[in-house]
Amino acid sequence: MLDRLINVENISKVYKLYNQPIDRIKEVLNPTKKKYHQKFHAVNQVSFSVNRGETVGIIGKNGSGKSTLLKMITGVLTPSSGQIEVNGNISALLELGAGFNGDLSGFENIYLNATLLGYSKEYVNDSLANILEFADIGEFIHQPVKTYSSGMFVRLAFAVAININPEILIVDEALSVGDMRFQQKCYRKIREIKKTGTVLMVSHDTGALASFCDRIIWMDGGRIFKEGRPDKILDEYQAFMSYDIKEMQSVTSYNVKSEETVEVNQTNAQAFGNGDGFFETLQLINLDTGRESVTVKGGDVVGIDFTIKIKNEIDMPILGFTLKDALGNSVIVTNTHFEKVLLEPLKKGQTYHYQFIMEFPHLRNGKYSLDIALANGTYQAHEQIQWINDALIIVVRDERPYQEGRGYLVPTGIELKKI
Ligand SMILES: Nc1ncnc2c1ncn2[C@@H]1O[C@H](COP(=O)(O)OP(=O)(O)OP(=O)(O)O)[C@@H](O)[C@H]1O
Repeated sequence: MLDRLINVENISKVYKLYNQPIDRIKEVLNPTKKKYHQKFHAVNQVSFSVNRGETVGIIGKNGSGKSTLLKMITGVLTPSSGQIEVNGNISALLELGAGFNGDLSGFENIYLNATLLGYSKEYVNDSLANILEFADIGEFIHQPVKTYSSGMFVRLAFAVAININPEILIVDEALSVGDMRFQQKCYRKIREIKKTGTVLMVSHDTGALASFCDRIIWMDGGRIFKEGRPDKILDEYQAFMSYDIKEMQSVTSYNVKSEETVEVNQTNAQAFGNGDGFFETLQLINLDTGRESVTVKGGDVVGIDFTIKIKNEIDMPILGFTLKDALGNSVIVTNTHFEKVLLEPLKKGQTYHYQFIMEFPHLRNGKYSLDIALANGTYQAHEQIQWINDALIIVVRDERPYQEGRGYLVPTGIELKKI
């Protein structure tokens, strides 16, 4: 049976917005009860649930309602309507500094903070050694926290939030402040919490979300805009954040020839772009054998072979691709700008045939997906002509007996050849 730790049903948070402060007073004093405000839904009718063992990431542009949602779940804000059910000890790291008193020492703040989260003094006593060890700020623990650097502050806040063994951990973007070693330490601890409880995290770091989360909720305008598997949602989100594209088109216009269709599903690619050109064919060719194949191993010399049909002249073309692992983390990102290949303008009505040629890196066995893209402009300012997400699924099958880490990379150059 599913063990539901968080259940949110139809919650909204409505604020009254006044054009000027005096309107608030006018409204209170007005005998006819005239309204001087407009209502603003910071969160609008949101429902979702999170089960034990699940980690859910929340994304969305600034002001989309992420923090308001988390604050209602942790009880810092009361919803204007709707129901929230939380089953388990909760610990939250919302705004840095929330729950801390600058004049008290770090030591005193540990107790203050934990009490605000609803934990007893005895409970904190049991976790104290772990908290101090985790924060690792030495003698500063006895100084008032207003004297702390922001890094020390994060260390202490995290140490408390994570080490009181919560079943539900809620983290709002705070991890990005700490140094790399401390971040890694936090991620290890979050992984532990995830095993027995649940983690809900807001982050703009799509890489961290891809490797941590089982599900992503994308908020927009206070509502859930999309929800689903990280690889799918994060791709779409990145397209949206970079190019303001909300809906992807399904790609039917390009044709993937694959001998090994049993193993990999080559449908369901999604694309966006302005339509001035599109990819017609795409295949991976093993240049050692000369044959098309979607199964590769490190060291194979391969060509990412594609044709593009141009509908309107593209005067400053950039061609590129991204190879992603199963979690959506980018493994190789490159394009003709990075590789310093200057492409000729692509003429209207023509079809072009190119190959990116490279020695395939040594990656951990598994499935990888390839995005391919054509843009027009400079690297800093360009328009996407067509970007296809997951255009080709590639299977890495290396013969190495050990498969630790993501792989060992042999840096190899990539060449673009016009055919
Ligand atoms: N106390 C308040 N009164 C009025 N409006 C508010 C209040 N608090 C938040 N809002 C508004 O609610 C909306 C959602 O804010 P929220 O902080 O939840 O967004 P967010 O997605 O967390 O943004 P960010 O990524 O910038 O942290 C914003 O438009 C914000 O201006």
